[in-house]
Amino acid sequence: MNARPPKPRITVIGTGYLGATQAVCMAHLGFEVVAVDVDPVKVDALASGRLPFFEPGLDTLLVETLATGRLRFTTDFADAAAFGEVHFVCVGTPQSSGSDAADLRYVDAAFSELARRITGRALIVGKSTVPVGTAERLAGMVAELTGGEVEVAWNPEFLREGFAVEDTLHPDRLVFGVASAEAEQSLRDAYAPLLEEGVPVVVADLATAELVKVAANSFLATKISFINAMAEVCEASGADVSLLARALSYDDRIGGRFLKPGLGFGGGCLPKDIRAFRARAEELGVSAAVTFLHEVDQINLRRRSRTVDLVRELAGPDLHGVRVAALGAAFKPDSDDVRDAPALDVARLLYLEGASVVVYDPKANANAHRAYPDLDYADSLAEAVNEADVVLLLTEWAEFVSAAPEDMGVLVAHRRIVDGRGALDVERYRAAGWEYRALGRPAEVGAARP
Ligand SMILES: NC(=O)c1ccc[n+]([C@@H]2O[C@H](COP(=O)([O-])OP(=O)(O)OC[C@H]3O[C@@H](n4cnc5c(N)ncnc54)[C@H](O)[C@@H]3O)[C@@H](O)[C@H]2O)c1
Ligand SMILES: O=c1ccn([C@@H]2O[C@H](COP(=O)(O)OP(=O)(O)O[C@H]3O[C@H](CO)[C@@H](O)[C@H](O)[C@H]3O)[C@@H](O)[C@H]2O)c(=O)[nH]1
Repeated sequence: MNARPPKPRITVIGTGYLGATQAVCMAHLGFEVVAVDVDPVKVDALASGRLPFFEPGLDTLLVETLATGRLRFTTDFADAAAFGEVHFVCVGTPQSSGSDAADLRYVDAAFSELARRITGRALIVGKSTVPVGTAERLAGMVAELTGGEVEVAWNPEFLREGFAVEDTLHPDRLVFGVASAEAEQSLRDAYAPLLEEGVPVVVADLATAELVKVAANSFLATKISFINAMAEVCEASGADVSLLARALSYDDRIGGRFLKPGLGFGGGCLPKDIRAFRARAEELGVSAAVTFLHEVDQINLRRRSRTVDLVRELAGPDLHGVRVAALGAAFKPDSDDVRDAPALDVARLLYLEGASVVVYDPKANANAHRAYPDLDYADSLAEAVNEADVVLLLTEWAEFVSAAPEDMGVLVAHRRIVDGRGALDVERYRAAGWEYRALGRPAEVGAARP
C-alpha cells in the first residue's frame, strides 16, 4: 500500500508575485496554508480574494482556494510562526541602491522574525533568489536563535511571470538544498503531490541550490544577449537577425527558446540577478569567471538606445515635439510588472529627448504611471496611436500584434512603426503603406524581394 505522507502545515512569508503564487498553489494542492506579509494593503486585498497584481489564472485560483478554508493571509508573524511546520520565505531581493549586489535586508528580517517566534521543530525554506553563501549564514543565525531546533533549506524557484500557476504546479524540476536527511524529508512531504506526478528532484547542498538559480538566469540572459549581439552585427552588415535566429533554432543543440531578438530582457529577475551574481563572484575572488555577464548586461541595455535611433531614422534627428505612441510598458506580455522594463525605459529616453510620448499597456498602465508619472498614458490602443508621428511596439501583447495596420493607419499622423520585438507582420505593414523598422533587420526588410 502507498501511504500518503503526512501533510505539513505550510506558511509563506512574502506575498508578492512569487509568494502569492506559492501560497495559492500549495493550498490548491491540498495543504493548510497561512501567508504573511508586512504590507497590510496587500494582505487585505488577498484575504478578500483580490490579486494585487496581474497574473493569468491566479486570480480565479485565489478565490477558489480561499473558499476551501485552507488558505489565510495575515500580517501577524506570531500567527504564522505558531502555525507552520514548513515555512517558505518568498520576500524580495532587489538590487541594492548604489551597488549591483542583492539587498538582503528583507530576507534577513523574514528569517529572524520567524526564528525568534517559532517554538518547537520546523524547517525554514528560502525560495528567494540569493547570492551563494546566504543560506549557510542564515542557517547559523537561525540555529543560534532557536537552539538548533529549526533548520534552514533552500528551494529556489524558477517560475515565469505570465505562467506562474502552470510553472508552480508543473515545474521542470525541483531543487532541494538541504543540510540533513530530515530537511530533505520535510521538503519531500511538502512537495509530495508534485513528486507523485514524477517531477524530477535534484537534492543538493545549500550552496549548489542557491547557485542553480543564478546560473539558470545567467544562462537565459546570456542566450537573449547572444542573439541581440548578433542583431548588432546584422545592423552593421545588412543581414537579418530574425532569419538568422530562425536558422539557428533548427539546430537542436541551440534551440529556439530564449533566442528571440529585440528589445531584450527586463523584469524583477534577470537584470538584477546577473548583476548580483557578478557582485558575489567578486567577493569570492572569481570575478573573471563571470565577467561576460557585464557584456550580457551592456548588450541588453544597448538595445534600448538603438530603438531610440530607429525612431530618429523615421522621424528625423530632432525628436522635440515628435508624437510617439509607445505600445507596451510591462517587461513582457501577460504581466503588469514594470520592474526594469525595457519598454518603459525606451519611453523615458524618448521623453528625455523632447518627444511627446503616449504610453498604453493593457495591464501595466497603473504601475507604469507610478514609476514614470511624467509620461502621458492612454486608455486604449486607438487613443495611444491617435495622431502619432511614430508608433513603437515595445511589449508584444497579443492585442498589439493582432492589430490591423490598415485600421491603425487611419488614426496616425504618419504611418511609421518601430517593431521593438520583431513581432509584427512586416509584409502586411508595408502593404498598408507603413514605413517599418525593426531591431537587427535591414531597413528594406519586407520590401519586394528580388
Ligand atoms: N517574480 C518572479 O517571477 C520570481 C520567480 C522566481 C524567483 N523570484 C525571486 O523571489 C523573490 C521575491 O520576488 P517577487 O517578484 O515575488 O517580489 P515582490 O516584490 O513582488 O514581493 C515581495 C514581497 O515580500 C514582502 N516582504 C518584504 N519584507 C517582508 C518581511 N520581512 N516579511 C514578510 N513579507 C515581506 C513585500 O511586502 C512583498 O509583498 C525574489 O528573490 C525574486 O528574485 C521571483
Ligand atoms: O527570447 C527571449 C525571451 C525573453 N526575452 C525577454 O526576457 C525577459 C524575461 O522573460 P522571462 O524569462 O520569460 O520572464 P521572467 O518572469 O522574468 O522569468 C525569468 O526570471 C524568473 C525569476 O528569477 C525565473 O524564475 C524564470 O525561470 C526566468 O525565465 C522579458 O523581458 C522578455 O521580453 C527576450 O527578449 N527574448
